[in-house]
Amino acid sequence: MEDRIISGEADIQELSFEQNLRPQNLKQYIGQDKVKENLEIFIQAAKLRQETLDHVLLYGPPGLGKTTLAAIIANEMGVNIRTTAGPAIERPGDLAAILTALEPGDVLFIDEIHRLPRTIEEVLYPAMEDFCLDIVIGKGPSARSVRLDLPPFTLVGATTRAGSLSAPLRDRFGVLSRLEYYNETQLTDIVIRTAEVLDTEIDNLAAVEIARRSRGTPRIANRLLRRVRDFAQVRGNGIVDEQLAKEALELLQVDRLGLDHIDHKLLRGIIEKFRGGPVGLETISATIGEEAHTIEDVYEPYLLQIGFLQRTPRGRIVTDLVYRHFQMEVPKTE
Ligand SMILES: Nc1ncnc2c1ncn2[C@@H]1O[C@H](COP(=O)(O)OP(=O)(O)OP(=O)(O)O)[C@@H](O)[C@H]1O
Ligand SMILES: [Mg+2]
Repeated sequence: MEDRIISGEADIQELSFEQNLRPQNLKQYIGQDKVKENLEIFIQAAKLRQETLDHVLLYGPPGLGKTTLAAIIANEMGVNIRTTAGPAIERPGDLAAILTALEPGDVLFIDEIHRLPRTIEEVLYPAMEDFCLDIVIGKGPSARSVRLDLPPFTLVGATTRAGSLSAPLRDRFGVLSRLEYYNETQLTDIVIRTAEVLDTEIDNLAAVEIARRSRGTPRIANRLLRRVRDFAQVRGNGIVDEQLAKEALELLQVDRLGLDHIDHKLLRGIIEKFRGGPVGLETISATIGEEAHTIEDVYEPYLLQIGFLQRTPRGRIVTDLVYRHFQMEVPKTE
């Protein structure tokens, strides 16, 4: 898969940059009002009762702020956060080591929790429910099971694929929060906030222009802003205004809805080769030379979200909006 400026996923260099941009508390966290309101109540209640917060599952597409929110939860609770990821925990012993090192009340953040091996999941159930761990010591006939008590903790899990989570694991979370794509106003606020952190002067219309092309995703908004800022420094006087933002975004080949050449290839491919569909995922994959699961996980979600694609039992269809976006004649339905 090639690098895309409008990909929701973070690349390696981006991670340290993002770290500085992360809002620290719920007040600074823009948007996701329902999720925030719920969390605010649960956090306050837990603090009043002097209990640990219920386990929280955060799910939604990449770059919408799950990791950020996990850190904020720990911050608001006034506890430490320990971070790990599903694929990093291979054996029950790995999980035991992490859990026994927690301080009472800590947040354990497991990113990509859908990638936790099943054998580990089973160790996690009693840990989540009763704060204890059953571990088997030894092998064969001399093996025995020992029960270890754990400090009470809050598990915060994050996943981009809630559907791949097993039902028993999902059921053990008290709070399920789905993050949504952000609207233009919220993204504009995020761009303005990031510009402040980066000490960059930006005018409101430029921020709107970047927000519009960010596919509802703060990570993309921040990334576009950074590229536009480079452009402003090299080609201009460092100030990001509307005209400059438009020119820079043109150069980056991100269109006014945040679509890039791969989106264009996908959509035009369906129109030109399959008369707009329906066409099966595998066929699209063979035609444009991208893996089916990449199309499904990375390219499609935003196109579905903005109503450019529809999934039907017979395959994918492009909608009239696509023809209009490309200024093509909308075909008549027979
Ligand atoms: N609500 C928000 N307000 C301000 N900035 C945000 C918000 N949500 C996310 N961001 C910014 O977007 C970037 C990406 O967010 P984050 O890493 O939390 O996403 P994620 O959902 O964990 O992504 P992934 O699925 O790839 O792990 C961060 O740098 C963060 O600063
Ligand atoms: Mg994350």
